[in-house]
Amino acid sequence: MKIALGGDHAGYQYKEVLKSQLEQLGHEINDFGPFSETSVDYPDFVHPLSTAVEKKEYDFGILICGSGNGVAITANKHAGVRAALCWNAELAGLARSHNNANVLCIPARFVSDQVAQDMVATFLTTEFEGGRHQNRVDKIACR
Ligand SMILES: O=C(CO)[C@H](O)[C@H](O)[C@H](O)COP(=O)(O)O
Repeated sequence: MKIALGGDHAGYQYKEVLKSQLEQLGHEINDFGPFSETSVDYPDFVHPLSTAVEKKEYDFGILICGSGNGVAITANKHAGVRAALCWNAELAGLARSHNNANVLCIPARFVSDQVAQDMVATFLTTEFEGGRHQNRVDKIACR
């Protein structure tokens, strides 16, 4: 799969862990940054990634910041993005199966790096169920 990674300084270390995990699994990764733990503004990284996901240049996006809220709020400003803030693997799976989420948002300061890896693995291997859920997802679009 083609996966876009990004976030802010608070998610930098987890982003690096996840990048290694995903590359070892054979996924094609584009890291939108940041590339150090120097304090940055997450919108500067989330908007370009979200635009690329919205254009379907990537199968999924993964965003990591301290709480996950900043990146989720920013990513969901993009009509073609369904960004889900998750803190365990079950929620990551439901974000895919029920909400057809295309961006996973991870709260680096509130989960272990192992939980983050488990969430990513579940998110990338869970199919959208469609059916009744498709009717709901279709209604998400801004009126
Ligand atoms: O948007 C956020 C808070 O909901 C993100 O978690 C940021 O990573 C966080 O605000 C960064 O905080 P910092 O004190 O500037 O490191």
